[in-house]
Amino acid sequence: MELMCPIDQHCSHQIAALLQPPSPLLVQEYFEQLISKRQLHGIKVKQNGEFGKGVFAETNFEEEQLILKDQMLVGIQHPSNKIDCLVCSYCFKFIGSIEQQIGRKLYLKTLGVGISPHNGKGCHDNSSDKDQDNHFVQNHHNSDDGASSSSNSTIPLPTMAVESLMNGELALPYSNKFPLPSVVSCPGGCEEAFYCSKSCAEADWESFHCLLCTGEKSEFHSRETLLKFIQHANETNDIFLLAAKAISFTILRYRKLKACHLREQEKTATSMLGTSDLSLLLEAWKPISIGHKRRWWDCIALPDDIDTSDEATFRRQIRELAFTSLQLLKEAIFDKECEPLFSLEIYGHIIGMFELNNLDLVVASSVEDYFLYVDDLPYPEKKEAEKITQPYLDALGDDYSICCQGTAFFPLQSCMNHSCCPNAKAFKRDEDRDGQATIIALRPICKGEEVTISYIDEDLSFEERQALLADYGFRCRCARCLDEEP
Ligand SMILES: C[S@@+](CC[C@H](N)C(=O)[O-])C[C@H]1O[C@@H](n2cnc3c(N)ncnc32)[C@H](O)[C@@H]1O
Repeated sequence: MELMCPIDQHCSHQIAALLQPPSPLLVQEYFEQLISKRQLHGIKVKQNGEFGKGVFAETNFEEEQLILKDQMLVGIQHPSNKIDCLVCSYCFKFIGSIEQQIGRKLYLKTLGVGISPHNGKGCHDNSSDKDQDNHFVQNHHNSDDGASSSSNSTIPLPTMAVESLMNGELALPYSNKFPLPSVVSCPGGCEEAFYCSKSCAEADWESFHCLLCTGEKSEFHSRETLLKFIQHANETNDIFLLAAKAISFTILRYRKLKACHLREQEKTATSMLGTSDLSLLLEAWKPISIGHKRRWWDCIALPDDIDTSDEATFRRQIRELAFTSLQLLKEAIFDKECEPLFSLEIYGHIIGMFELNNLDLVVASSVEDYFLYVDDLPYPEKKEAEKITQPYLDALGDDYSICCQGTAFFPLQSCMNHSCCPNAKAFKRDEDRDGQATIIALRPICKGEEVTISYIDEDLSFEERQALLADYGFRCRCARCLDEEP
């Protein structure tokens, strides 16, 4: 029997309003405001008709020129990656010090701390040459391209050697060339979130974290259920953590809007007549309403190991998984005034939006940079430095170069349509050291042209490309596909 969520039934009118696609005018206004608030130049979001929204060049771009740095709306570091990289929970910059990064990773490894790998599928790859190098170093550990870690098999260090890194007693040679911002703790007192600055800590608290923090100052109803929700997401699919952030973000925006309206009302001695809770909720939801979405269990690609005859069962199981996750989240942070956000229909659409639009979140590792720097030193200095650094590199093994990995929704990048002959790509340059998405021109782009990226490997054959894009829920109608169509 199909699971029923009571909120879906008695909030059906509000849910329909929340899922109503925004009008082209509203979309245009939203993006004009966003682009001007962020002081971005040279691009515009337009409703081009053919594929819905698209991003268009408002100026000429040269090959390799930066088109856009897009600040995420919501993103997470994969839980399994938290052992490897200590990053700011808001902007995803590496924090602490090289010593702290290495010491913490070795310490957690000796404790055997591990979280099951993420199951979320990032829609697009936010790669960089550095990532390709990472693969190279990981797969060819004896090559000259990376710092010479001994291999995948690691050589453990005495506990004291790890502790001396963590407590600041030991400064590694040349680590001062790689300064990192000091670690700022979570204002709610949890030991899960860390920041690069007070302003990132405050922004995260106000936008998402005050409802999802497991510390003492958090606003959750039940810490136990919040922990259960997090554990369930860690064990099943970390996309639920992202959905929880989107819900928390909307609730917090709603409360701010409501407080603002009430203040206005007091000031002008007028009543809130005409400003219903639903219109405030719709306003709070606007940044999410803009994203292209479908229900998660309808749009998720059928895994290769599942037979098409089992497709209906698979989709039902995905729906049930989302239902279980939602019940835990609801028990932990339910807000009566924002009740429709806790319906399965909305939860499914939020997750579906991430499934269809998300980009991999990648931030290159400062620890890798450090070891590569030591490896590149001239002979006598290198030999001296390696007397100290080599045991740490050997203890880390190939893991020394792991970058920060996660998934995020970027409002502007997510409007970029796919082309099998794209003129731009998501590409992290050496200087891009935070969680923003960076879009670079692959060839000259003229004013007025649409900016397109490839969601897949465009070197594949026509059939292979169409098969991969079918997983993203559409049949490609780019110029190349129309030309190659048999
Ligand atoms: C990440 S969104 C891109 C923005 C989208 N056009 C919108 O209105 O929000 C991806 C969706 O855009 C459409 N799309 C993008 N590129 C396309 C292409 N080359 N051919 C057909 N549809 C495309 C498909 O509906 C796809 O699911």
